[in-house]
Amino acid sequence: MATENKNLSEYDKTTIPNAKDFRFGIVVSEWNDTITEGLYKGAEAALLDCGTETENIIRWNVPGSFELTFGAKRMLEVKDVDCVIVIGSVIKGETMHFDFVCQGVTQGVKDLNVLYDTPVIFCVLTDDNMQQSIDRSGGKHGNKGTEAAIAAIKMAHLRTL
Ligand SMILES: Nc1c(NC[C@H](O)[C@H](O)[C@H](O)CO)[nH]c(=O)[nH]c1=O
Ligand SMILES: CC(=O)[C@@H](O)COP(=O)(O)O
Repeated sequence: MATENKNLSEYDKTTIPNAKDFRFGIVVSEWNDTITEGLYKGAEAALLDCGTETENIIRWNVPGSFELTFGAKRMLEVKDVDCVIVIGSVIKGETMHFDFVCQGVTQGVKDLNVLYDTPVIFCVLTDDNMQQSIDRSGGKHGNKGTEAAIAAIKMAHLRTL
């Protein structure tokens, strides 16, 4: 189902574990920061709404989405967290750089989920244009940051089983 048929901000709290005892790391790319800040705000609000303590949300920034993998890896190595969310916004330009940045961060995050026993949630928009990014970071399609936070809580819970 495409995003246009599913509002990214909708969730049913009765189906989500309480996040009171979980600690979350969030690594945020500074590229397209108007978008990534919107994604972060959505993620933070959802984590708090589902019981996360403010002091249990640890935020680091990195220069761009390609650096999200290293930022998440370092977070996993030095911080005691139950889940990491990586937040980025990649918008297509004139060259193939878009393809390689998207491929790099996608493969990198996948690798971290294989190599570490702490889940890393992929909250990276990969859009053709800025409007698509606006629509998915608090616009008409909701906020992918909210969706990522809910996924993070569910995966942090699954990790306890
Ligand atoms: N064009 C975008 C980038 N490019 C920068 C790379 O992510 C990386 O920081 C650079 O290649 C140095 O390693 N990053 C984004 O997050 N979004 C873009 O649209
Ligand atoms: C995703 C990118 O790196 C891209 O926005 C850079 O733009 P360009 O391909 O025009 O150099």
